[in-house]
Amino acid sequence: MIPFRKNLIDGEWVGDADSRNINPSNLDDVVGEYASGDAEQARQAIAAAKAAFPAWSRSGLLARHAVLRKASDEITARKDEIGRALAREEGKTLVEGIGETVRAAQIFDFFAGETLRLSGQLVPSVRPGVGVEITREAVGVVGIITPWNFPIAIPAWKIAPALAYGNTIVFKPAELVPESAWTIVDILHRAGLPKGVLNLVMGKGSVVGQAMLDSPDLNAITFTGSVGTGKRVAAASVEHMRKYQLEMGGKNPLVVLDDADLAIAVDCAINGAYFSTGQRCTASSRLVVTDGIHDRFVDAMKDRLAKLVVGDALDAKTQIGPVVDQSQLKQDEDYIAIGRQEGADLAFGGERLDRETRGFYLQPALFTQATNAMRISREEIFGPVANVIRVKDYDEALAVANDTPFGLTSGICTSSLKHATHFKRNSEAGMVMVNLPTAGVDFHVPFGGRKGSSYGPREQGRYAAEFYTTVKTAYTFAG
Ligand SMILES: NC(=O)C1=CN([C@@H]2O[C@H](COP(=O)(O)OP(=O)(O)OC[C@H]3O[C@@H](n4cnc5c(N)ncnc54)[C@H](OP(=O)(O)O)[C@@H]3O)[C@@H](O)[C@H]2O)C=CC1
Ligand SMILES: O=C(O)CCC(=O)C(=O)O
Repeated sequence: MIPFRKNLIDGEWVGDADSRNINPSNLDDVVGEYASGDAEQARQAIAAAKAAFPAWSRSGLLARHAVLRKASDEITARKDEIGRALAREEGKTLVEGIGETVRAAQIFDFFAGETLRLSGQLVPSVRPGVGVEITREAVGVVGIITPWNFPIAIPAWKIAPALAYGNTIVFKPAELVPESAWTIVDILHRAGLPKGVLNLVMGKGSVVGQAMLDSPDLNAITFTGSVGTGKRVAAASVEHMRKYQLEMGGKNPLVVLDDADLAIAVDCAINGAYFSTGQRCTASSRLVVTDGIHDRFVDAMKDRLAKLVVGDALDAKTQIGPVVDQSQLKQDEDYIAIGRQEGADLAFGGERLDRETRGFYLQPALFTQATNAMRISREEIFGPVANVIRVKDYDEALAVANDTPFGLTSGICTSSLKHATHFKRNSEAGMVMVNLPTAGVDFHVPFGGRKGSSYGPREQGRYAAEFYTTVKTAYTFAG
């Protein structure tokens, strides 16, 4: 039976089944039906979250702790089932889907702990007899707008801190992945959240998302997705003088130096560029390789690419699942054509693949002889496509790595402590990896970038408090 998922507004499940969720590995497989909300429902959800805020923000810490812990426990207990549904609706492999589900459980566990760790400062005033308290308070109603590529982890790393610090929520997930979004909300609802604290409004970004941006009653918006939508979020937030946080694209460089361990470098590049079908903002889409190792690296990459199993996300043998939908597939293919026109050499892949099930299968692509000026090196493709950019030495590699409008992650493969240390200090990225893939980060430390990749305070770990709380400074004259 096809499940029907409703929106959650003010503690009630509402809406009619008017949209379908299709498996990108198998276009004949309907994952579910779901209610696609409208602007009025978005406004109702915001009103409900506003009404619920005073009580929730003053609720006992143990109440918040209990809800987050229960959610973590249930997600852990159901990780195989939830991970499979995620793989089915987004196209990640089973291993990746289950791994992401475990990550969501860990995030809820981490923020359950954070509810009990919030602290302030007591400092003496410059005026005799006066005391100063610096505390953090919840921001208010937080709008959460998420993309399709991490259907459960990104909602988790926004919802968990928002709740932990006492905020109420209106959550609009990406239209392509309603099942994971609904599951996480259902779990939290049943874990005992009071009505109105967490509201789910699935539906179109241009309708539901836009109604959220236009509302004067959202106190903060946290967004992950494209640069274009991020700019709209920013403009609308400034108009309403609300706090906002943006995580957008990346064009992340992986530098491979002559002295790198070739096996490690190839592992990092294959994982970073192609796992999750390259649909990660942290993906290594630019492979910046020095002369001395270039040819050996390219040969080894082609060997590994030829062995990768591309197929149905639910097949245990699959290493690379399908592209998420038709429009992303077209974007990938368009960029592959652009790369060829620009004069890069398509050294491997790039063609559509037929599989037993009808799905959006693309052979991972590797360009060589790319330059950093080409569009394929400057614009985020968001698919299984990477470019090798040949450079003469470390200095040129660093300059190329930093020459990008983005600044999310970067990586270097080298056995030189000197170059690794210099790269960590001088890379213009928010997250830097040494002998590790640029993608795949820990859940308990800050996540975010520089330049066109991110705006506002960091997400995740203890740094999340910066966005989800506001600082109050209170003065008391005690005589
Ligand atoms: N950094 C990252 O993690 C990600 C980056 N991207 C980048 O974005 C590109 C396009 O992906 P896409 O999913 O279309 O990204 P979008 O920015 O369009 O979507 C992200 C979220 O914003 C919503 N949204 C869309 N329009 C509006 C609006 N006017 N007001 C408020 N919310 C809105 C979307 O809704 P809806 O579901 O209806 O589209 C979705 O929930 C990718 O090719 C990639 O380059 C995409 C995903 C993740
Ligand atoms: O690489 C990761 O672990 C996270 C990537 C991510 O958040 C994204 O692609 O949106």
